[in-house]
Amino acid sequence: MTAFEEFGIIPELSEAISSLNWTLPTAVQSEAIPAILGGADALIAAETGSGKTGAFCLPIAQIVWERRRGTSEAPPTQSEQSTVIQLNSEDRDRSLQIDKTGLNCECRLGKEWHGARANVGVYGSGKYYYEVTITRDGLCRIGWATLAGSLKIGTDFESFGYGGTGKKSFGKKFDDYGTSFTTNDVLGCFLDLDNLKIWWSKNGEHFPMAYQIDKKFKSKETCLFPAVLCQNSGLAVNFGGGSAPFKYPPGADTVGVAAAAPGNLKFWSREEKQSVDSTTPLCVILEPTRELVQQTFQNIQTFASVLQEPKIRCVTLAAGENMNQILRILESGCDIIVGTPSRIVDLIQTGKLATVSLQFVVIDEIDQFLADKNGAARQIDTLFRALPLVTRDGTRRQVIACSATLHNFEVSRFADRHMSFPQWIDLKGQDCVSADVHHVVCHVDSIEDKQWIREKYQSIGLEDDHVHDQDQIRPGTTDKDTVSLGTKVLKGIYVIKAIRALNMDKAIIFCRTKQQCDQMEHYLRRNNFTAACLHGDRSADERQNSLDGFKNGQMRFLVCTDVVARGLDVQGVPFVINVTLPDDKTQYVHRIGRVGRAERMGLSISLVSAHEEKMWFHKCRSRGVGCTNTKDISKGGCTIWFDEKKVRKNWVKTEQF
Ligand SMILES: Nc1ncnc2c1ncn2[C@@H]1O[C@H](COP(=O)(O)OP(=O)(O)OP(=O)(O)O)[C@@H](O)[C@H]1O
Repeated sequence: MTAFEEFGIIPELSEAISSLNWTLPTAVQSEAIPAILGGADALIAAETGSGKTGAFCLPIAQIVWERRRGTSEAPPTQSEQSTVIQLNSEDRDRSLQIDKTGLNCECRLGKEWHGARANVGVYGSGKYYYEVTITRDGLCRIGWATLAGSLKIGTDFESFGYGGTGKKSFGKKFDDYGTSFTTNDVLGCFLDLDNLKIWWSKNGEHFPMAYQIDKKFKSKETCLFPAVLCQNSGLAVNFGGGSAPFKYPPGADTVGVAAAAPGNLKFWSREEKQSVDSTTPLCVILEPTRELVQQTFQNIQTFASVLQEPKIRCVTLAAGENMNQILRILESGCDIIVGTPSRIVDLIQTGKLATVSLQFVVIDEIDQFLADKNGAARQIDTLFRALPLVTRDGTRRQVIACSATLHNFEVSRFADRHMSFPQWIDLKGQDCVSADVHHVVCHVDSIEDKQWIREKYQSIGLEDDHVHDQDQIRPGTTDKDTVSLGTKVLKGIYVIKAIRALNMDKAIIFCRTKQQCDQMEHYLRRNNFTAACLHGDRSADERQNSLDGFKNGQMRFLVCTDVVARGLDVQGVPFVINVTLPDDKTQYVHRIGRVGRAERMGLSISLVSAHEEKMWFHKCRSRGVGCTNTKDISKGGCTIWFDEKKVRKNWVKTEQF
């Protein structure tokens, strides 16, 4: 038995695992694989280069294959578990989380109501009761609703509610009733179908009748189901008939809902239980860039390719790809899609990508998506609105989110909204950098080191960024503009010095702007180094060629912006040079995480200026094309003064270089 099999991976995948020379699962893999195989939603936070991609690709390839093969036992839908009476995870709002027993639920969102109904309703005659214990303080409402009613009970004429603030509600009319309730209070919900009455109790004290109800609620078609509604609160329900007795048993003539005669119970049923069709995809994996789409696709493909009968069909969906070809693949059938959110949402909205069978949604580098509030974050929201909570064959949706920098409010909020009791697989805490990455700072002080005056831009082969075109440069003075220009030249000199001093034969070099990247690429070439460049203005083909050239060793240096800093996995790269620091620590963690991967050592060198440096920050319409407005942005221009010393003080733990 291989080490991976001990964590639940099937022997069929061993061949692929050994083709990658993986002998033992990494720490994150040994926690994430069993969790995902066991059906959990997972938030995977582990250091850069720790094998997070394999941690989700392996179990997903396995589950998708088993489902297609029809050997995996799909969990029974609640309609099949006809004797178990519980809250119905197929009949709930998306952020009401229901645990495995179906008797505990929770909504952690502060400003939204999320509700659920039970999987049975009662009809005909008789007196029925169920009990609710408040487990987490917040707002909640409990009561009864028909299947046609809103899950926001009390807001229509199909549901009746009693809320924690001491109000009863029906048809959006809220009236004082009983007393308020809070954590540990036990509420009784009574429905008397013989006398058409609804009322509630609190800790055994019965309140008067709340509603005289219409006789239509006696009929099987429009009968009432127990229903609960939470906002930042949690509760436990007891329908009777289970192992726990009622805390406050109802009177002798009243029975728990679960004890109703079968002739009085209406089970919720899916209109039509449909079998899994074999053409619509089971999994989407979202990646932020085209490069990561390709990288993850290759990973999943490595595993999928060894699984036969049926073969797992994977496809990529990113900008620059041949859409006609992709549409043909989707039509003929596809199991796993790896793509960028914009493309995926586009196809869903135009009806070309069916979501009915989607069981897995994986969001890699989720914090980057959520930070892009008007772009990717919105697309992800749109995607989730289009996804069913359960697939066509009744399988619950599983959501997996990963990043080395997962700890932030937006991610927690996302988990509360879209994940169900997510398991945190958090190996090192906040913003973790592998112990195999050493990071150092090289101070750049153009007042102390005057060699830039001698060298100048042109003589070293570095192009002018023209940010100081309107300024008077007086070499030898400590004038702010002069010092800033000196910093730029000096950084160029230091890059070459570092490359030579450390005999770097492969390094990733990060610059702040696309223009800086282009100039650095040219500069390295002029100094007889092979270099390629990767940033958002390069075409898909150019980016692919650059990456391939760097991976296969044709190019020694890869110059890029932060846009492509994340996730890139190029083996055998020992060095990173930060020509300028990024704005935030998270991005720094991802940049330096390009080295020190898979337990190899890495060194990151950050050139940090001792003085402020003037840089382009284009606010203009052209986004910099032909822009010559070198005024500060506070004066309507397109430049900023960037203070690396201050930035670094805020977040970088460094050693001296
Ligand atoms: N079990 C394993 N044994 C040996 N190497 C592994 C194992 N799992 C993954 N790797 C290798 O480790 C490297 C990093 O893996 P991966 O790209 O999944 O890291 P990551 O955690 O996603 O990093 P990042 O946060 O930068 O995206 C890859 O080259 C991968 O092939």
